[in-house]
Amino acid sequence: MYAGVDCGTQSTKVMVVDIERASILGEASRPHVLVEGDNGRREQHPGGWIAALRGAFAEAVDKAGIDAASIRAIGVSGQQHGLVALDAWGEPVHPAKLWCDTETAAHNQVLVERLGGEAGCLDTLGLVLQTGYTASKLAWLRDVHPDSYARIATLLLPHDYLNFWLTGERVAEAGDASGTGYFDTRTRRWRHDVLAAIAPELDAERVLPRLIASHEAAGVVRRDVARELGLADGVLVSSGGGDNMLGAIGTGNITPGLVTLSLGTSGTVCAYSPQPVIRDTSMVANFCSSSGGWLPLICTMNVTSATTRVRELFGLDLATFGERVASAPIGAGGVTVLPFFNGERVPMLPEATASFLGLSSVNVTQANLCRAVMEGATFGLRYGLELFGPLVEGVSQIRLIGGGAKSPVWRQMVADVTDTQVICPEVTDAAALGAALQAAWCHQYERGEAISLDPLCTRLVRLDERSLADPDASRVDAYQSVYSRYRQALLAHHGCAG
Ligand SMILES: Nc1ncnc2c1ncn2[C@@H]1O[C@H](COP(=O)(O)OP(=O)(O)O)[C@@H](O)[C@H]1O
Ligand SMILES: O=C(CO)[C@@H](O)[C@H](O)COP(=O)(O)O
Repeated sequence: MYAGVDCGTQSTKVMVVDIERASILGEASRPHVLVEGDNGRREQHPGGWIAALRGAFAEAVDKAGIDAASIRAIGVSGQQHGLVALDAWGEPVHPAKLWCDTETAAHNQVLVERLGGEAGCLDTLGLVLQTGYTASKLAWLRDVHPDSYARIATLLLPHDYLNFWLTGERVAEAGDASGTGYFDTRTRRWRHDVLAAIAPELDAERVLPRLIASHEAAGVVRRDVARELGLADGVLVSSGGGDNMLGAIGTGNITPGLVTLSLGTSGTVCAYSPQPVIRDTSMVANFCSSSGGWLPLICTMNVTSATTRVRELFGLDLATFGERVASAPIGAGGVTVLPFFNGERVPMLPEATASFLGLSSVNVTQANLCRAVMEGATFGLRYGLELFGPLVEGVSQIRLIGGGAKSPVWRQMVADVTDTQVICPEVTDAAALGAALQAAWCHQYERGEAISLDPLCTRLVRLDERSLADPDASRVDAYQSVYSRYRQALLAHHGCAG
């Protein structure tokens, strides 16, 4: 038995998996609180993640109907990029600034310039720094909260922090580390010199966690935590990774030729590569995978976060929102939404705000506005997919995951907008499943067995044929002109030519 934990933006999910019988025994989740400010601030208290993990773990074990003592290993996935800076006692010096925080846009701009612009970033890091990455959050903390900054003893990411809580070990792995901005994504090594440029007072050797390989263990669960969770002694905690990295594992995206698209708080598109990928656009990030290779990825910041805003504005539940979207025509009667409520990463507009365009007395209906925001979020992902170019040529199917993948109308929209067949894995919380699979992989390694992630994925990653959505030629055509309208709006309002 293995447990996978996914600490997403909105909630922590826990999944208990029986690898022998290839079955998911129990799942549970607990919500997180998000602190938002007008200036782009998006923060969470790391203690809230632990509380959510505790609650979801107990419920998932209960639903699984097992004794927690039969769990052999745990894997932890987490939202990428969040800065969890700890003091010498392991306490956060400040709430975690999240991947979707855009308060640090100016600090990021300075860092990019200091590294020699986009070319310099690529040369040093293998990717171009973006506002969402960890580096500018650290620069911001130094600048705005010098007292908190002065207490920093360790720099972790969200999943590293949960590993630390579970094991007491301060470790990191390449997948999540590749989103910090002080890590060379090609050589899979920390860049102490870059950290020194951002935070000259910190001793990089001391504050950066020890790097381990994806199949290695972060440690074993601490005695007191094991007692509390009902675990046996010596339960392994695998390296874990960023949620997109473990979502890739949970969709079987560990060899070239597959595309995973996530409709979570963020929207992401990624594809495995056995070697580093440097595209001619700074928006495709050359991240590492948490399965030993690389995971080029684009991320849009306004997906279910944007649809939820409009849905809640109208007081609709998820089912009714889906019905409203389905009842409006493709193109939402001429309404275009650029859903950048919280700035955007792809296209690179960290300080943008959202626009509702083309409203008239005739088309301003609830149904059109609901549809237009879902279309706008989906067009952003098509924009990102196009940036992948040759990396996704010949890919005939998209594996769709994340909360939004539960919506049939959204699945069909993704198929028609991208002109590609869409299918969901049976488990759309793929990051939690990926974390459990990585835990089983790590357990094999630590027992000295021949290790392979591939058969584990083959066993557990099953596709849900009922979710299959094929593109329809007439709808693909209709969306083509609506997408052109979206691109024109991007050009007119933000100067984005592509
Ligand atoms: N049927 C649905 N239609 C549209 N959105 C949905 C549906 N089911 C869940 N969601 C949305 O998915 C989001 C959660 O997705 P998830 O991938 O768990 O996010 P995260 O990992 O970022 O915390 C929520 O905003 C929720 O409203
Ligand atoms: O910043 C990124 C990817 O680079 C985001 O994808 C985060 O990893 C958050 O993921 P979700 O909470 O939306 O799953």
